[in-house]
Amino acid sequence: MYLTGTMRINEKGHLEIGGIDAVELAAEFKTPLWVIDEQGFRENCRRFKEAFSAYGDSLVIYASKSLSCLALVKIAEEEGLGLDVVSGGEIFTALKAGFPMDKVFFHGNNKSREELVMALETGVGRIVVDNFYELELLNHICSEMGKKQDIMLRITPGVEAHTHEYIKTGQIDSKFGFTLPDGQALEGVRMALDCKWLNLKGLHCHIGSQIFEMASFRHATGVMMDFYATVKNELGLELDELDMGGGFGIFYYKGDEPCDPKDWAEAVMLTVREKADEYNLKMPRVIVEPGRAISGPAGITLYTIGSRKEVKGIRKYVAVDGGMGDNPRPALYGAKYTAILANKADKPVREKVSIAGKCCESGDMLIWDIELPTVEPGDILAVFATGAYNYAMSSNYNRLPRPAMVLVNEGKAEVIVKRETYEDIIRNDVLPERLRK
Ligand SMILES: Cc1ncc(COP(=O)(O)O)c(C=O)c1O
Ligand SMILES: N[C@@H](CCCC[NH3+])C(=O)O
Repeated sequence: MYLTGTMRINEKGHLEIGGIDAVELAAEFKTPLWVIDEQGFRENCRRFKEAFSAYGDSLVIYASKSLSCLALVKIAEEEGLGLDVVSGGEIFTALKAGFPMDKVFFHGNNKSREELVMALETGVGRIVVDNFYELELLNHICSEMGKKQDIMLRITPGVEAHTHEYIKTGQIDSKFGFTLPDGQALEGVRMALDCKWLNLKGLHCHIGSQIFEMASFRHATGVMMDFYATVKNELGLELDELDMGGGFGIFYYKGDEPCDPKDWAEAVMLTVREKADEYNLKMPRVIVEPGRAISGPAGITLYTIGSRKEVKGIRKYVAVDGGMGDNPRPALYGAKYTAILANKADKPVREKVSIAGKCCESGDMLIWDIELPTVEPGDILAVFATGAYNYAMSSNYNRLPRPAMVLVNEGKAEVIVKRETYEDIIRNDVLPERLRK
């Protein structure tokens, strides 16, 4: 289950990815190391694109918050995807990667004036307006710049998805979007129509992340389409587009049972069609924004095993050379991961250990109680499904330099993000003159 894309166990009994032995990758590029399987990443893009286009007019946009860097944004473009961005930094990355800006959707619940100006100047295709304040601000900036902008409104549909509390977003009590059940959403649409510099193309919702139940997506799509009917009845407006967000779940750990992208496409697209028929609405163009499901399974992280400690009768701790700095998800969400020893991938399980990170924090535990072959210093641990929200949420906590990221394909490895150096760590530090004695 954990071997995806081009991953396999090779003749040496080592993990291989992109046609390269992971042990050799660790030796050449050092650890910790983020490794992205190019074919895996591309296949994931294609699976979503094909699944949705089979049902009609649709656009899959890659949620770059899950993993944004020039090379991967460029690959998403080559695969014909649009791009979801949430900050000036992500817009800048898209721009520098030469991404067609008309296929960029700009999200966020508190976009700054500077970011909105940047979006307008760079020709971002859609700005997904989150709230009344932003609607007025954007209309004002557009009037100042004399530029009309296509927008969508983010709607909070009041749909509870079954996922971690911190990554649910569709429930009424959420910081995101115009709430639907209390009438804010209709008011938002009415106001957007009065903004003469804004052109309302459609509505967006995103109910959360790491979701396995297609019923949640079906339900949310139904609620949104009911609202499209309300908008038509109340305001005489038929919207062109519907953006159902991201959130498609992936396998991290036993019990995670991801669906096929085709199931998601069916849940969303058939519901749109049924509701369009029921209300006699035109079929909107459907947009979806998978992030984790594209980047997540395509990535692994390699670590070198260092120290060990045994608490007799309780637990064996083995520590790696990274941790919450390169993967904050276990500490933040209690996220669980699967791992193997890349250099002993064919060896039988011998002991149960817990994998500790090297940060000065008791909570910096990457994996609790995992069964592995005998673990020795120098072994290479490969943690699976680390492509999404690892590099993206990494930090320099404890002044640890961030690892490098390599893209592997057909036996070749290329650095796509350089390893940080100690000089990088202090590059923005300023020592005031008076302290330089
Ligand atoms: C608006 C929006 N779209 C898309 C995504 C991508 O979600 P995921 O990575 O779960 O597919 C997110 C993050 O949850 C989001 O907030
Ligand atoms: N960062 C979260 C997902 C949040 C998605 C962004 N809206 C995670 O690692 O699971």
